[in-house]
Amino acid sequence: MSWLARLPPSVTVDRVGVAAAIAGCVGLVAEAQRQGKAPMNGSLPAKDGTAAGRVFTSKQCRQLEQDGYIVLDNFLSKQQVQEARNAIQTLDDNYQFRSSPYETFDGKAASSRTRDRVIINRSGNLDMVRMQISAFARSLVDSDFKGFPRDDYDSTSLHVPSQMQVSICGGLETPNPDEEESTHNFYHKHVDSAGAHNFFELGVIGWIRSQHLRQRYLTCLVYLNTDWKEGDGGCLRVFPNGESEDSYVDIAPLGGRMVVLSSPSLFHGVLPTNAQRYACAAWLALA
Ligand SMILES: O=C(O)CCC(=O)C(=O)O
Ligand SMILES: [Fe+2]
Repeated sequence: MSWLARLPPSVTVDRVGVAAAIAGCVGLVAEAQRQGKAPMNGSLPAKDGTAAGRVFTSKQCRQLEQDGYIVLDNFLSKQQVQEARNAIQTLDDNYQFRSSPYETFDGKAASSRTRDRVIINRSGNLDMVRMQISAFARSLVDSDFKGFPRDDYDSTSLHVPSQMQVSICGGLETPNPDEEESTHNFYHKHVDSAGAHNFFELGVIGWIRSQHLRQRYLTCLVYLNTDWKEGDGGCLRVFPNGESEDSYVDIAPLGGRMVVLSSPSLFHGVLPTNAQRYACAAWLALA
C-alpha cells in the first residue's frame, strides 16, 4: 500500500489542497517577480568611504530608533543633485509622468494628467541615487541600529529593491481637481505599507501582489530641490506620535537632503507645494 493510501481520506484531501495552494502561490509570486513587482535580491555594496557610504553613527542609530525618522543633510553633493534632477527632467520631457500633450481650444498644449510619480528601474544618473541609497543601507547594516520598538528587525535580511520612485509634485498652474489626490500638489497623511495588511479585503491575488508593500521597512526620501524657499511649501510633515496630529515636524525638501523613516509605522504627508518639487523614494525591505 502506498503512503498516500494509508492516510485517512480527509488528510489526503487536505494535503492535496495545500500542495495545490502552495504551487499556485509559487506561480503567482514568480509572476509578480517577473513583472518587477516583488523586490529583487538585495546585495549591498561594500563600505566605500564615500559620503553616502560612511558609517551611520551610534547617535544617529538611537535617533532613528527613538523618533522613527532621521534627516541626513548633504547626502548627495550639489553636482549629484543637479545630475539627478536633469535626469528627471528628461523623463518628464519624454512624457514619463503624463500623457502626450493635446491642443486646447486656445491652441496651447495641455496635458491630460498632472505630473505625478513614476517607478523606474535602471536609468542613468537616477540609478546613481539608488546606488547611494544602497551604500547607506550597507552603512546601516554595519552600524548598531537595532530596529524600532516591537518589531523584528534582522539586519541580514535588509535589502534594496531594484526599483525607485521618482516624483515631480506641484508647480502646475491648474492642477486637475478630478484626478486622484496623489496627482495634486500634496500627499495626505499615510504610512507606506497602508492598505497591504487586510487579507480579506485584498484576496489571495491582491495579497500576493502587495507583498512588496508589507516588506517595506525603511523609506528613503531624497530631495533634489536646489534653491528651495520657504514660500515654496511642499514640506514633508512627519507625525512622531502615531496617528495623532497633536505634534508634527515639518521638513523642507532641500536639495541633497535624505529623510529616512519607518515605512510601516511613521505617519507622514506632503504639504501643498507651490513650486515644482523633485523627489526620489526607495524602500529598504526586510525579506
Ligand atoms: O515626496 C515625499 O516627500 C513623500 C512621498 C511619499 O510619502 C510617498 O511616496 O509615499
Ligand atoms: Fe509615503
